[in-house]
Amino acid sequence: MSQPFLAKKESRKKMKNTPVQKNQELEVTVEDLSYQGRGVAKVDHYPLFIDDALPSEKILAHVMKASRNYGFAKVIKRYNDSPDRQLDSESAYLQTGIAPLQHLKYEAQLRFKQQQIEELLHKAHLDQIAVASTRGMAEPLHYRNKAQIPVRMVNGQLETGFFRQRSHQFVPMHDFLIQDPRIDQVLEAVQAVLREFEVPAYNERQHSGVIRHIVIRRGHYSGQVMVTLVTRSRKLPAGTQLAQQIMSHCQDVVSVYQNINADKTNVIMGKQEKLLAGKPQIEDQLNGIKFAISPRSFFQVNSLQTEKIYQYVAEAAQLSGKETVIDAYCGIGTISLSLAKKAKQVYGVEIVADAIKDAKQNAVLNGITNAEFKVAAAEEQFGKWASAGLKPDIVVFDPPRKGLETKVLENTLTLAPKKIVYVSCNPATLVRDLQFLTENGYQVTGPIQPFDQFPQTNHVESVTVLERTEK
Ligand SMILES: C[S@@+](CC[C@H](N)C(=O)[O-])C[C@H]1O[C@@H](n2cnc3c(N)ncnc32)[C@H](O)[C@@H]1O
Repeated sequence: MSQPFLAKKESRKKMKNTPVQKNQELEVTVEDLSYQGRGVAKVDHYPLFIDDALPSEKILAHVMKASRNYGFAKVIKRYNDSPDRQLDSESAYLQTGIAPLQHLKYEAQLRFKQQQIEELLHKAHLDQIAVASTRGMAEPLHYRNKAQIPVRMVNGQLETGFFRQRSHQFVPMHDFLIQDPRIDQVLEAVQAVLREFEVPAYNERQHSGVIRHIVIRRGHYSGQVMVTLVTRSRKLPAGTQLAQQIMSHCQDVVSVYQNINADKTNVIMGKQEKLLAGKPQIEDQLNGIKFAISPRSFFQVNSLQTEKIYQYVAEAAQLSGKETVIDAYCGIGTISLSLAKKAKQVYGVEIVADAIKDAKQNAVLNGITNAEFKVAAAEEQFGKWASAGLKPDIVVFDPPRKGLETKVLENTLTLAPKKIVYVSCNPATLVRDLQFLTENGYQVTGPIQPFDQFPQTNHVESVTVLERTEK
């Protein structure tokens, strides 16, 4: 039985006639940057993706992998530096994928993000839609208010660090470059307490051990810190004592959780948690509105840029106090509550029940009574609102990377808002959804505005404003 299969495999192998072979070394000139931030060189039209290589650089490359349609290579020698190269970059951040654009000067990163949206619009024949320059940060480092750090045993000792990209090699690390520096310090303290209590780290291969990840969140304005220890099972010996020890070492840690993730999975958090010590939530604020945040609720990781995005959304909405607004994919109600004071009524929908619990509490915390929140999939809730005859003036979308479900798009046409404000974290799905909306009675009113929400990484965040053309 296995003979024909082997023969087929063999002939497939022979058929693979690529212009480069694995382990070959060759000189190439980088022509482009992929959306992931890798240099792209062409050998007889065959693309080679190369880490730490920028357009206009001539390099000696070593081919690591050559599949039928493209290959991967690493730099052996670089003969010249691109004018866009950030010369003091450190390879560890590139190798782990923490900061894949760190070798690109910041102005070039901002241009790269704008161009990515432009190229996708061009491919979709939507060249009439313009893209403004990306609004960046004055200090594009140490901005993340949340860290999710893997934990492993290295030489018999519990270590925090990161995995090399496309490998399972664990690299111990203490300065994460893009995280709030206080998070790095708390991480060191948590690591020391776990070592003191001799808690073993998770072993992925054997699915044994205890600590899988340490998740730390810090309020940008409040300075309050939440530590979540993600464990493989319910067992966390002396959990309460070690949580108290963490709090006594770090006075700003106000909440310590255990989250249980028993699955063999890359997903970081499990679905159950237990408060070990302190308060159930941390508090922070955005544009003066207070928020209580639970461990699994989504909260934007770059507070300063988020404030700019929400201000832009509020300006685009041009509220007069008479409008009904839908905030779809509302998380803990951050956009809803920032618009509620200027609107007649806001409806938020979000799939995570804990986030909606936070959203309701956040409305009370800010004395807001005209915001109503629903736990539901947007694709279901939009159908219900459409059947109930709801007529919103404005719909704000802030979906996850997969963008809007067809059902959401179709029901939006029934809801027929005059204006749509689309906050996107994935330009590919944004452009797909704009294609649908512009073919169905909406037009983009001005340039798409990218915001650099994730400096040093390839993530592109943007806001698009659309208006209904048919009255
Ligand atoms: C990019 S976040 C935006 C959250 C919020 N607008 C903010 O700025 O903090 C996307 C949110 O969509 C939620 N979500 C994911 N899939 C969903 C769905 N099918 N229906 C409703 N919400 C969903 C996620 O839980 C997450 O809170």
